[in-house]
Amino acid sequence: MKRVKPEDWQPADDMTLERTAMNIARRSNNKLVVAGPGAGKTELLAQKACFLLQTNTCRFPYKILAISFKRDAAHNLKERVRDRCGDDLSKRFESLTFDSFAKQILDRFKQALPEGYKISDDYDVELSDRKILDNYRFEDENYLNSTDPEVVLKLHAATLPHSARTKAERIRNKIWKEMLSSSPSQLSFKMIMRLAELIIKTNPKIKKYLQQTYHYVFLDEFQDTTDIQYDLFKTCFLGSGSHFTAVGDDKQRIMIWAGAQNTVFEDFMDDTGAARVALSTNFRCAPRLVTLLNHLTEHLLEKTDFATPSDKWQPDQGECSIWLFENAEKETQILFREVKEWITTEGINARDICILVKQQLTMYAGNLIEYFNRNGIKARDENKYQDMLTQEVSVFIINVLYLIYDPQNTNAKKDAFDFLSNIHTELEDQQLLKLEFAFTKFVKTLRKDYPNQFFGGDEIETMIAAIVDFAGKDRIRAHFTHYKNIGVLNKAIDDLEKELLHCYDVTNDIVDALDMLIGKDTIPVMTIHKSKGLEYHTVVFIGLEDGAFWSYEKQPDEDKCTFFVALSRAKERVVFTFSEVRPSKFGPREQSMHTIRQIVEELEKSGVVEIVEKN
Ligand SMILES: Nc1ncnc2c1ncn2[C@@H]1O[C@H](COP(=O)(O)OP(=O)(O)OP(=O)(O)O)[C@@H](O)[C@H]1O
Repeated sequence: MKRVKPEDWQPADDMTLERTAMNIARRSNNKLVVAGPGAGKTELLAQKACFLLQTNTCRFPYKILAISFKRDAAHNLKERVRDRCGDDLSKRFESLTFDSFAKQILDRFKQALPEGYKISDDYDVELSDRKILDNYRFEDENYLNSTDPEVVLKLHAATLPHSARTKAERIRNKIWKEMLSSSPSQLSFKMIMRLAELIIKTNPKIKKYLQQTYHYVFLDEFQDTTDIQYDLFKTCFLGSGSHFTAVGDDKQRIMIWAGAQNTVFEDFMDDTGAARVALSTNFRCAPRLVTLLNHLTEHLLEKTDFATPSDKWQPDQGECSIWLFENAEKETQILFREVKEWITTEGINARDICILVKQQLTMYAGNLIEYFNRNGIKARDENKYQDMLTQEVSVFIINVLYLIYDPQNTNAKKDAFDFLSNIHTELEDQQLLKLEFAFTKFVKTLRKDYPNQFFGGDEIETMIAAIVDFAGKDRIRAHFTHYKNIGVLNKAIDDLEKELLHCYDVTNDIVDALDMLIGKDTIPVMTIHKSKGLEYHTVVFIGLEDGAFWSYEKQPDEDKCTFFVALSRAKERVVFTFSEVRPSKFGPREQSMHTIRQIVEELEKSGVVEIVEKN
């Protein structure tokens, strides 16, 4: 691709960047961009990556490292940069989560771990805190019973190397030793992060290698960075010549429970000398919703960073209501009628309507999902699929399967072939043509061998195995560092296979099964935490009730931010529901809006929100 002169560079996709954003994209000095929802923070990172690559300001062969909060956010960012800069340049843009960044360091350099912290050849990632606490129970029940579990877990994830001054530290050290030395080792992501940090701390050459590789580091959703993640960032990059851009919004800080630091913005500015800059346009939300967000910014969150809507809207666009129901059954039935109307009359795609709950998705939306599906509107718990559908290998398999049964699907063909050419970086144009020819032939053969009828599970398994073989597991592992561990690659393939078989059992048609798997025409239902960074035409939040906000008295600030995140996912319409009676694990419970009255009062005072009895 032809190099662009910095002074000639223009943002991709005909977007106009406000002046501050343009300066951030073009300049290399460290920046902390603090801006509200929909201000284009993630978009700015994508544009800045394009600037750095297209103008070669990030000089070849140096790279950009972007760290996002969730796998799908990292994946989306990578895709945006790839679409705009092409395959070649975007190879120098690595988009990862903190977890995968740490895991890559560990997988690659585990031999460099110092004595006392060596791990076995293989390791399992332990996701549950409960299992870790069980280890403590087994080791010293008295200690566990007399200590707050949060304190135990915090000490467990403290920085390395460990000290052994107190009894608690000695118990912790023993448990670490057992977890590291078991075969396979048992590691949580926090432990992986601490081990990665230890590798960098104790191996100056690896640190130097990392700093020479990544000349630019981006940090998305920076408000939710935990102390452990920030320690890793500092250990890797502080004092290097790399340039940092962090973007975030303290009104959306919703991970304090998981260790997000309140002071991370100030720490970052102190540590890196970054200047704090603000962006003021909200590109996502319609004007009336921006008015509401501004009202809540001032009166609920007590901040002053207000936004202005983008001029693509009419001033009266955007609506927010609270719908009151007698009980959850009525809520489900009436919501169904309304959603059906939005889809059939307004022509809104089911995929652009999102149903959110604060937590306990099955309790709040399980019956609703079941009722919607039974009556012809597809809806599903999207939490389960978010990770699977951003695995590169799964996306490749899905694209090839689509292509087999729909030869006209040019997007599937392009994406599948992009995957193949990415894992064959060494091929010249002529050889790439040969690969394309071989791929077309391979797809035709599968189409002939497996016509879309009378499929059984075995055929699907064989087909998936053939598709993976065509790409080559070794090649996939060589290209995608997170698949270096073969277990991770195999698990991604197995998970996809299981889910596709399940979909096929329901649909009896492979294309329908694929549509079902990717959630085509299906309303996504998810928790607010999973909705971070996403956006939908319409958002329905189930349960604006004290029961859902049970933690409000203990952590009002975090709960207010959580509410703010839910509201700000909507482009045009938000509905909050309240049901007088709601199922709970203890049976049906009467609900009130007493504890969360400040939220409800501020919604009313905004002058934007309509409260409607829906019975
Ligand atoms: N300069 C721009 N011009 C037009 N549209 C934009 C611009 N920047 C961003 N957008 C669009 O606005 C929406 C929000 O952008 P983005 O997700 O980057 O915001 P954000 O600040 O990261 O949001 P949040 O913090 O709420 O997740 C997206 O649909 C994006 O494509």
